[in-house]
Amino acid sequence: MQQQNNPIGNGSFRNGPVHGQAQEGIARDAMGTNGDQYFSATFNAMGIQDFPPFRGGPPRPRSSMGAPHPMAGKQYSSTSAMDQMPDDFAALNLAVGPLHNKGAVNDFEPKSPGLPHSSSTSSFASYASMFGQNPSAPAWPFVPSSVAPSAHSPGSHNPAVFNAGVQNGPTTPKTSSIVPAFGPSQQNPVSTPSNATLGPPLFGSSSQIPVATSTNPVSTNGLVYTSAISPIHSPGISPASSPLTTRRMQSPVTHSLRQTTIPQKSASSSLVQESVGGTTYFYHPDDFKPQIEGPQLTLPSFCAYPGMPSHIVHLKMKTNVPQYFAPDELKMDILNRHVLTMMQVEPTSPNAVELPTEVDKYHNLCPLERTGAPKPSLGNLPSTTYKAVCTKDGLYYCLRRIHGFRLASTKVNSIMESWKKLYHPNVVSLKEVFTTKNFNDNSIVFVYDYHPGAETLMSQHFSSHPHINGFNHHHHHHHHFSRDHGKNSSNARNMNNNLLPESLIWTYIVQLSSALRAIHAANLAARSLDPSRIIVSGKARIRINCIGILDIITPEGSTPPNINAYKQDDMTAMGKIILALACNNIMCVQRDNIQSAIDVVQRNYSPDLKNLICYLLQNTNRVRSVNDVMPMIGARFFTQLDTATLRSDVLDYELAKEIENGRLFRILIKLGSINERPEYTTEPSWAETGDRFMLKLYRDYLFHQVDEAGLPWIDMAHVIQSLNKFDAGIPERVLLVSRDENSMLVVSYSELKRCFQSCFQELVAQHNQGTTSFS
Ligand SMILES: Nc1ncnc2c1ncn2[C@@H]1O[C@H](COP(=O)(O)OP(=O)(O)OP(=O)(O)O)[C@@H](O)[C@H]1O
Repeated sequence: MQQQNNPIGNGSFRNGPVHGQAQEGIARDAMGTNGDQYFSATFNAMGIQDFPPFRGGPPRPRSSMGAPHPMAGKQYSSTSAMDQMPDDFAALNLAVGPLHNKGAVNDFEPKSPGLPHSSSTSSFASYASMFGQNPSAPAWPFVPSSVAPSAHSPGSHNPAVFNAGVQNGPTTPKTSSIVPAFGPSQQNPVSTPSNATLGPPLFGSSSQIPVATSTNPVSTNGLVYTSAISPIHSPGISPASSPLTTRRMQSPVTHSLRQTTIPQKSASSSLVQESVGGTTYFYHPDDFKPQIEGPQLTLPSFCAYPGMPSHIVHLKMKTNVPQYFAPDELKMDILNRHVLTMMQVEPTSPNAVELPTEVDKYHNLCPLERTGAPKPSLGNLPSTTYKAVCTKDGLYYCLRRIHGFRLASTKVNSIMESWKKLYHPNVVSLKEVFTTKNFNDNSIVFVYDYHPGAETLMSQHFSSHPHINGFNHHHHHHHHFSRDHGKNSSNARNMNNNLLPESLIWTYIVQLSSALRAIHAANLAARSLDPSRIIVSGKARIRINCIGILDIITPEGSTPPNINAYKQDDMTAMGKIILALACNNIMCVQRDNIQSAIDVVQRNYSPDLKNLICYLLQNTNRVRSVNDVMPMIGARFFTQLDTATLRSDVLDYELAKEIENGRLFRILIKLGSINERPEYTTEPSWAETGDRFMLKLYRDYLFHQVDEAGLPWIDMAHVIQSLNKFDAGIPERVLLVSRDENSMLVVSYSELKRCFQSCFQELVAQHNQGTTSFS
């Protein structure tokens, strides 16, 4: 049996002392600080036994654990019944809101360098190195790595801690007097529960094996109570035997899966009949055939986190391009967005007093920009941007209010409808437009999607140095770049240094041209395109903002808007944005500076970039089109696609971890609902009796063990590994000891799981009864 092969591993898991086998790694890993925990925390190969095979394959010699587990054979399809357990436990069914944030698509660079047009010639750093010395363990699966404990329990250094004096440990109310009866009495004392000599089946009706202890065992109802101190002082797992140490030694499945019976053809029918754990399965021989002919394969009957996929570990990221998110950054970014979304105006502040409590169907208005007199903005009208919650759907939106505007005509309706229908990942969607007097004036409000944490391209790239109004000489509005303008900063500044990486500029080009392509195809024009009308979220995800405003506030009177001319303006505006980005200077787009700015591009970037800018800024009467930009982007489209795909791989991996975390979290919620429940159907001792008592001891086994000095033994790998076994309901047994050590019981995870499910279902059923009788 596996445990016997590795005394550090599971052999000591249930049985206590393992002397003199300390491994340096145990102590170091015990708290999960080096990340190795990450894997073993969610699964340790050593403890899993007796899994049913996934059809086919010859029976292997039985392990000493005895008969097949009653759940065996049911688990071909259902791996984690607890998690799938239907429950209308309200807290478990959290509604998932719409996903606002698609994230930046350019966080990762493809590994292969030097492709034509990719300009990826810079140095690469291993993605894995982001996580320190252990590439396979970027974070702790259960808690953010930032809060994972950084010190470990003193006891975990000690290989022989299992003989801890529990006398010093936590003392709890005596519970032995209410030890329940589990199953039929079956006296089968064993001294070492995990020992291979364990004998009779431990499942079904006889899953509790009394444990002989050093002093006068007294048996009642199949349990053995001792009055003296047990030699096994800590329930079950030894603090010296963190699951960490063994996780890489053994596949979780290979040696532990075996078939319980040989499938046989039934004499009476063409169906194949197979008996697994007392349940007979019938299936058509054809179903079975490929299994015979093919390689023998097995599936585990449990869910577990298998670790980081190799294509993620070995993913290389560009370090000189500020586009990637390390996973920790990703988490911070998400948390940051959540916080910003929840941000509110201090209710007692003067700002709050000024703000209307409700505008149309929006409330909780919170300004997104610095307060003060609004500056003239689009159409030379002052505007203010707010975040607000819609009372209809409870979602957050971005409200852009144009002050002092009276809507004269309703002719713009059709163009607004077109804007509302436009969905593009690089355009901030317009939701609705309404006029209001709630601000004590005539205001028109444009409602857009809210992208928390978004910054304008202007503030992202051009805010550090002064800029002047060079863009908008033929726009209706005059103050696009007005915040800092008027200072004659030198053109030469930043011309030859601090330039943006070309790949970042192309990233923007691809996104901008993609957005314009969609807008123009809808027979619309962005019109207000400039760096303060583009928002950046994440590292390099851009969206065109403020769409549709100019179409309303500068109606063309009776003449239809000249969309084609506006489209040409868009092309020019895009050329200027690219030029400004390439020079890293907003001033270069002034008419007098353009030629020298293009020289800068020529000196520092590829000819393609210069050609693209020249195409967009040309003064000829030739009609320019986004479709002409596409071939100029050329193979860079592939780079863009590759990065986006790689990023989605990384996010996929992050999600994979969270799925496993969520599964364990739901188990803990359910366990918490059962444990220590003070009263249940007027029975104060509900949580202390019957199946619940076992679950209480299991809770102690999970969380409340102490080391030999009586100090808390904290090993998250143990908790997570054990929870996974619990969720899988495997036949492996654990030794549970009451706090007063007067009762011990050996119980299989499968039995624990059965108790757990029935207890929780009982609670849910009662809950439902209550809600229906009250309603
Ligand atoms: N849809 C949106 N979602 C989230 N944040 C946004 C959105 N639109 C704008 N913002 C943010 O709100 C703030 C104010 O936006 P705004 O466009 O008014 O910028 P501004 O620089 O103040 O421009 P202006 O000079 O026209 O007022 C900026 O930080 C911007 O990033």
